[in-house]
Amino acid sequence: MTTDDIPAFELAALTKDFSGKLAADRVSLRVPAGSLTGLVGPNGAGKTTSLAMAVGLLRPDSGTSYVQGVDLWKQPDRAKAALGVLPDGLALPERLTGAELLTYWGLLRGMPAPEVADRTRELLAVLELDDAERRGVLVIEYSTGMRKKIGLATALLHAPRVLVLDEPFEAVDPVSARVLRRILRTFVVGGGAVVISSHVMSLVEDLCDRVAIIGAGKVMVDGTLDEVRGTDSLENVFVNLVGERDAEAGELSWLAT
Ligand SMILES: Nc1ncnc2c1ncn2[C@@H]1O[C@H](COP(=O)(O)OP(=O)(O)OP(=O)(O)O)[C@@H](O)[C@H]1O
Repeated sequence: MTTDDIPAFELAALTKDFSGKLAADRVSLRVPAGSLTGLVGPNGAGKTTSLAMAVGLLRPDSGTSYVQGVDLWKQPDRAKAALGVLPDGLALPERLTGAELLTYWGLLRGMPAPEVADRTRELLAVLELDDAERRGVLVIEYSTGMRKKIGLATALLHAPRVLVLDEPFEAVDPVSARVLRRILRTFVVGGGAVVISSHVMSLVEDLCDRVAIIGAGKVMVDGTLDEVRGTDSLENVFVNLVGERDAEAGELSWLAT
């Protein structure tokens, strides 16, 4: 295999059984450099479980992931140096301002202090958290969307080559979402690889060039957006694959009274 054949990020047969519930069943996915992959699936399909295993937050029963060819579970320090992660329900040290949090994060990562200071300033400005910073707002006082943004800033701070973002647009206002889309596109144009999970099909169609549909712990289809959706909409392909639940006659009839 030449280095050109090695994807920037690869999920390789990741499997997790939660007491008899197979949350991820040999989930495999190759994410090329310079691409943005959307991971979509219904609630409980196994997206968060798969991504958590892929980035080193949850130990798989079997399988592994590779960041630029480095086995994340065998060489976690090397693999994670090139990886930026926005996990689901990120727990942040909260009694710090955004700048203090990023400084702490960057120094923990071993980055030089002046570089941390420059990037912190830039990230807070681009993500429009600088006003809160000037007012001394602590992360514990941040709104849900602001927490998402500071989480994203921690993921970007060390200039990773692979970004894995679980529901990055959730609770983010439209102006910030536009900024975020621009940041991700710039990152991809520079050769970065991104995986996002999302429930918003229109967003995935607008932003991503590749898509994987996951259902009941399995990757059901993946490929370029055009390969996956053909001439149909992504939403139709998604619903056809994962199965539409018909509303039963009389369901929640009390709501209509
Ligand atoms: N820690 C856990 N213990 C037991 N079961 C779990 C645990 N985490 C997830 N599960 C189960 O594994 C399955 C996959 O969950 P997961 O959170 O990965 O789905 P998801 O696709 O991210 O869902 P959503 O779109 O609702 O966020 C679900 O049935 C869930 O109940």
